[in-house]
Amino acid sequence: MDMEKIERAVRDILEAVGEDPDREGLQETPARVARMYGEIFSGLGADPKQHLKIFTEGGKHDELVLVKDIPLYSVCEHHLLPFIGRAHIAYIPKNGRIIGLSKFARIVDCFARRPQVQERLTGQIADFLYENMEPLGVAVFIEAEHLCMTMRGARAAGAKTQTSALRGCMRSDAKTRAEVMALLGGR
Ligand SMILES: Nc1nc2c(ncn2[C@@H]2O[C@H](COP(=O)(O)OP(=O)(O)OP(=O)(O)O)[C@@H](O)[C@H]2O)c(=O)[nH]1
Ligand SMILES: [Zn+2]
Repeated sequence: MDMEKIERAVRDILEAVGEDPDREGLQETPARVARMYGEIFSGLGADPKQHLKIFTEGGKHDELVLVKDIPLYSVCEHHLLPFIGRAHIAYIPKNGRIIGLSKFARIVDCFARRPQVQERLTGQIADFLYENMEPLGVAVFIEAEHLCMTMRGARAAGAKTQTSALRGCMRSDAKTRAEVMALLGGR
């Protein structure tokens, strides 16, 4: 990431909104914002495959695994404001192929730390897991509040957006899908 370019751009924005970028409180702001972008967009340079350590110790477990309430912080690509919420990931392993539970949070983070829209983020996580873990099925649910919709614009405070992406048997088998929905408490 080009930190100096971000710093110059932030300085320009401060000037453009009528601020004095040289006043005491703002002197370090461009460099801080550059470091912040380095962090919140770190997913752009990251390969989620690094988190795909597959175990085959799942044995005969061909039943549902559900990881609920994974914290999610992303940035909407339209306004560069945060959207914040939770991701829930359910999958049914094939041939005992499982991954460590923490890896789901790492994979979510990897795709979330980029300029995103919620629908694409949801689909990217589902596609990645479906293609690389080769499970019988995977379902990804995200519920999030978009600050671009609450602190500005429509100012629809409290509005939450829910998205889902279903692959494999999660899409084709209504009974499995119903089981997941029940575990998620109708979310
Ligand atoms: N579908 C979708 N829309 C999003 C997401 N994040 C932000 N948006 C929307 O992106 C849209 C951009 O609309 P525009 O009309 O181009 O921009 P705008 O004039 O700032 O729109 P308002 O937010 O309505 O003031 C807005 O409706 C946002 O609510 C997302 O993850 N998914
Ligand atoms: Zn937005």
